[in-house]
Amino acid sequence: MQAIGHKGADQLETVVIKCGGSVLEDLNDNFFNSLKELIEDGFCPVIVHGGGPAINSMLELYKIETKFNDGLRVTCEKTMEIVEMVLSGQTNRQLCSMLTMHDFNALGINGSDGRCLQADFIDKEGLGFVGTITHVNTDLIMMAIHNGYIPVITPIGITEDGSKLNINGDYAAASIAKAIKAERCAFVTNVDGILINGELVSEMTDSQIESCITDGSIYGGMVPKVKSALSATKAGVDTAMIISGKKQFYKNNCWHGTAIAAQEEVYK
Ligand SMILES: Nc1ncnc2c1ncn2[C@@H]1O[C@H](COP(=O)(O)OP(=O)(O)O)[C@@H](O)[C@H]1O
Ligand SMILES: CC(=O)N[C@@H](CCC(=O)OP(=O)(O)O)C(=O)O
Repeated sequence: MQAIGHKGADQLETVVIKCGGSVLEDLNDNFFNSLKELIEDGFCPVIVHGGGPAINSMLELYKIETKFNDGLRVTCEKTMEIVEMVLSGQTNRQLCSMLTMHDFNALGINGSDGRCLQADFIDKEGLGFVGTITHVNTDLIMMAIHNGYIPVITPIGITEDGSKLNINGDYAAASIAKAIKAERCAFVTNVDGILINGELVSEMTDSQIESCITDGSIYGGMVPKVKSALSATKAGVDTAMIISGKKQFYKNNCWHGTAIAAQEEVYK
């Protein structure tokens, strides 16, 4: 595949696609066909992946307790080693292989490579080796895109003094989308979008999201997704979407799933 969607440095339209661990094993042709259509329409995808369930399985194998605090994995030094082993050594490799099998040019990047995802501890005492991204070095990502590769980024950050930190994949995707000024940030997961009372909602604004979090109709792993989606749109990313990795999420120039907007006005 040649220089995907390359229209010149000033006109690159990038789309960040976060693939959640909940759906990585179930990605099918619908996902890869959507990716193909996006590229045919001139978009350059940047993939960020999760892998929470695979980390849980490996921790179980090593008989290490899994603990979450506010949706973030409490990560001691040993857990961090396993997080990196699984995300970078296993999940990233599997996703790159799947992409290669479907004729995409995938380039795996551990977020700490080239100090791509610069990070700081959130709460060293309470959470351990868990980070928040302080700066995204976009050079490596843009270099890959300009050379016709799809960057496939593992959400591992690096501190100034070289410590590796575990970053929630949703937050990493939003930070990357903001830094590269992506057109869109799409969160691929195991549901069709945001469901309220079992019904798919096509659009949601920040105030609607806030009340759904408060009344419990948005909960668990969907919370960091909608918060990341909102922070991306508030920082200038055109649209954020929650979409399914099992269905064709992009077809004939249309996206399918839930679109999230920072303000009501966007849809007026
Ligand atoms: N309102 C909602 N609509 C759809 N899914 C929701 C909602 N609230 C919570 N969820 C849950 O969020 C899950 C997706 O989050 P998560 O399991 O963390 O996915 P991923 O691994 O893809 O990041 C869904 O499978 C569902 O159980
Ligand atoms: C700090 C933190 O919680 N990091 C996540 C990183 C993986 C992830 O985000 O995976 P999903 O997208 O599948 O949830 C974790 O350790 O599970």
